[in-house]
Amino acid sequence: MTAPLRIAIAGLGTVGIGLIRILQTHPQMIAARAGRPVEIVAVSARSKGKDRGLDLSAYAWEDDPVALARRDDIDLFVEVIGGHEGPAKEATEAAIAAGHHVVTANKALLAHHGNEIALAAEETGVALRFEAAVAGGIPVIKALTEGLAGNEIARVLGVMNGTCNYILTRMEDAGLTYEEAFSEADGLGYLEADPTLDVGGIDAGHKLALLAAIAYGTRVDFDAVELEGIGSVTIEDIRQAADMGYKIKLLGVAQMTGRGLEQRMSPCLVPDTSPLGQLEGGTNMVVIEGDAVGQIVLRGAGAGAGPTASAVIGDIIDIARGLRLPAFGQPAASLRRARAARAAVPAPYYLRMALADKPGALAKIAACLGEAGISIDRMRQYGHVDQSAPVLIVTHKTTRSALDEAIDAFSGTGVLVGTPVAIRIENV
Ligand SMILES: NC(=O)C1=CN([C@@H]2O[C@H](COP(=O)(O)OP(=O)(O)OC[C@H]3O[C@@H](n4cnc5c(N)ncnc54)[C@H](O)[C@@H]3O)[C@@H](O)[C@H]2O)C=CC1
Ligand SMILES: N[C@@H](CC=O)C(=O)O
Ligand code: NA
Repeated sequence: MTAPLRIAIAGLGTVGIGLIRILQTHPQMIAARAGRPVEIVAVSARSKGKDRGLDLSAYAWEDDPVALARRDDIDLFVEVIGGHEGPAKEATEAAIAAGHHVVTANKALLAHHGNEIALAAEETGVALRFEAAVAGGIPVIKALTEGLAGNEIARVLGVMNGTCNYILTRMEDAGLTYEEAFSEADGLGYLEADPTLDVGGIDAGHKLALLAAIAYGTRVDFDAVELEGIGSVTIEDIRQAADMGYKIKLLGVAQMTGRGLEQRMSPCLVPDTSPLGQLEGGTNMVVIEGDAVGQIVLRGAGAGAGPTASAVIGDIIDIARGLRLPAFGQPAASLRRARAARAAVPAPYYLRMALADKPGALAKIAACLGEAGISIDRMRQYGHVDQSAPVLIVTHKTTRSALDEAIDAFSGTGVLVGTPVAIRIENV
């Protein structure tokens, strides 16, 4: 057997400890598959003395992750600290400059600095791998960069944040409050260090930007992702959407159109009988549509210690085997700058509003929709509460701009109570 692959791990939280657990549990299996042993040489985290439930005494300790990244007794640096600036970025850059391969789970870092980091890795001749960064344990980066490399990609979409899916499904299925569901997701190790990244759709937006870059051979452009989180989704929306046969999901879609690259991450309704509609808990689903292969659906755990560490060790084994692929599926210098297009592909929409208890109220709203060229597919009105009645409308396909025009016109009718909620429907 050849010399071991010597690794250093920066970050001993959910993912770092998950990785060490796999390496300690299956050393022979990993060595057999990698063709050489994978050995942990040194580790770093904020607190040396913390009990992490594993014996770490065989590994050298570094307080500073940058010093860890520069050690001359390692071949590969694993960055599982998190954050797009600060120690994660500095240590990753230091590892590459020192000629070490890098495996990271950090989508924030790559969404903001992936182009430069990939370029630096290629110039230095080291591998940069990030399977864990997108949809946790689902091998979606591998699927796109390897198995589907011969396909022109029509669309990539999916549920890419375990926390949001967990919160939405627990609120609906178990009747938990947002706060209760959030706290359970925390206990399962799903949350980012800053959970506003999860519920604000930003973490999922990071992942979508990485997938879009690979799918379309474009530079990572996170700033162009149209983002909306789950903060405005209420329990009424969840219940009333269910009444109409839908589930609410934080759904990302990347698509190259004649106007440029559309990337959007927002709450959407999907049919409750569809594979996306049946996605429970921290599970993620990524749907890839290729011209030769057709539709591929990948489903699995998107967060948590085991699934995320599974993706990290997969990358490490690939590097130990000598597999060298460009991080984004083609040389970083060849990634082109895509024109960013606002999402304009028409879709049906769900509209929820409250209308005053006045004759002709519904007719006025229907007229505004008609004037904006929007036709109604289905409609439901609930009983009056406090002089107003909740109304749900499902439209036929329309554009968001036509819908916004109609919603603006609603305000002039004098029958609208409060602000309407509009959610796109994806019949995937
Ligand atoms: N938890 C999950 O399910 C998933 C996490 N990720 C990504 O993996 C990375 C790590 O996430 P978690 O393990 O959940 O985070 P965590 O918060 O559980 O652990 C972070 C670790 O980094 C260490 N750290 C923080 N600042 C440091 C510094 N200045 N110097 C040295 N160590 C420092 C902490 O002490 C801790 O051990 C993040 O980029 C996250 O986005 C990716 C997919 C899933
Ligand atoms: N916070 C993320 C963790 C994995 O990327 C999520 O909830 O999906
Ligand atoms: Na993955």
